Amino acid sequence: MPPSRFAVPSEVPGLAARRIAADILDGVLHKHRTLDDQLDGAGAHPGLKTLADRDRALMRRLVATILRRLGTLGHLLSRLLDRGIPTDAPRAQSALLIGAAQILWMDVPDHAAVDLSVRLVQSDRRAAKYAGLVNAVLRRCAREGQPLIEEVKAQTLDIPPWLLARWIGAYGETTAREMARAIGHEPSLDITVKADAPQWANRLHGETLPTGTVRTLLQGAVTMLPGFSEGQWWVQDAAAALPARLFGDVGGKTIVDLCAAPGGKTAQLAQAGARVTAVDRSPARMARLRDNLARLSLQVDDVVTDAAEWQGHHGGFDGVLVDAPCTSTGTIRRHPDVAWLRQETDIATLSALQKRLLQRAVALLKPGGMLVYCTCSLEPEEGEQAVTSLLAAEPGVRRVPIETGEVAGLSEIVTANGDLRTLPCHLPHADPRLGGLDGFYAARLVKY
Ligand SMILES: C[S@@+](CC[C@H](N)C(=O)[O-])C[C@H]1O[C@@H](n2cnc3c(N)ncnc32)[C@H](O)[C@@H]1O
Repeated sequence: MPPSRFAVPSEVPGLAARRIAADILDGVLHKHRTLDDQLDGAGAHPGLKTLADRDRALMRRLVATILRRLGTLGHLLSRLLDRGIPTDAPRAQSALLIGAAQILWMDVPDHAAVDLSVRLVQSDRRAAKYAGLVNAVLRRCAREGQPLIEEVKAQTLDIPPWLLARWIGAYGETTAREMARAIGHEPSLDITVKADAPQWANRLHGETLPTGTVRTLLQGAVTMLPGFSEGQWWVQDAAAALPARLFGDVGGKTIVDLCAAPGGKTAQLAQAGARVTAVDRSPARMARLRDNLARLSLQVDDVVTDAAEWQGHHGGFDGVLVDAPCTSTGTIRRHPDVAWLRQETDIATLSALQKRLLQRAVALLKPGGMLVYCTCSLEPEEGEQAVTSLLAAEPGVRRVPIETGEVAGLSEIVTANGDLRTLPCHLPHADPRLGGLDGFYAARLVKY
């Protein structure tokens, strides 16, 4: 076997984790690759396999912390660097970000954080000349960093300006800043259980939310937690667990989930007794759906195809779920790369696809059938406006307003029109790590 460049036997402990973190960070910031792509599946960083579980968890936390605080880190480093961040050596930039994030927010001794970042640049041909600079800047960061970030705490630097401006327009200044603050906290692990939430909350050292989700602060590999391999639960944000429930009693009904993978909502529908057809365009994501459902011992039919073109079966379905592809701006808490990878122009492109999927969904319904449309976007074009346009274009389709009682009495997440709209600042908690929801929109419609 050729020697791996990721595990050098005589290497300083912890350096491999930082080098892989730097590679993944470069992937997001310079190659527009998502974190998910680089952490799992066929495109995963090859060095991940060589890391011990503990180092892998640290590496993930490090990258997530940097992306969650990228605006603040950029400001801080520009204050500490007279001539700005070096632009001719990406590894110098990532070493500075990695060092500063550990010094400011992680439980790593300052001297170790500085030393590992200096080693990172020393081992890179283009960045080696910046070793002295990285050393000096990170030492200053250890001394002066905290007061410098306190100065800009109120400025909401960690959400890109175009996105913050949109949220202020849609939700108002105060709520938009609360949303940004909520996104700044590392999120909890949310779990949908097949049954007996209190028992699982106890076993997983968490709590049961009013909506039935089990929320815990446990970290590390979920596959090692009790109940995972027995197929007793799956990972799903508490807000993501709400749309599938809007169908009500689905026992024996035929439901098609048009954008199904990796299968969180398909699993809910199958567990509730529906006869589910799961459709998704991506073969790789559908493979994950199959694995997930096999682990959960749930059976569904699956079809890999473009749902916007799919003709379904004769007679139509009792229900259609469209969990449409979207900008995912509601999931930045869990996927902080989204904030920096998305562009405002993506909204129009995705809205066009959402419109086609919605039209197809209506065609696939039986008369009297129910359509639930949802997105994990905070952008009104992908939520409220998509449904307003559909209702204007399809006179045979009406909204069935959601009652507060259906969502555990959480009146703040139901709009005046009777749609669901969750925000990252909803469900606050005395411990902010246990509060918050992903930003979701959902509407329930019926075809006459
Ligand atoms: C938001 S994710 C779905 C998440 C899933 N419903 C769950 O709860 O686990 C959107 C999915 O839509 C799929 N997709 C995108 N465009 C599609 C299309 N034209 N037809 C079918 N699936 C599509 C993507 O592959 C992706 O898996």
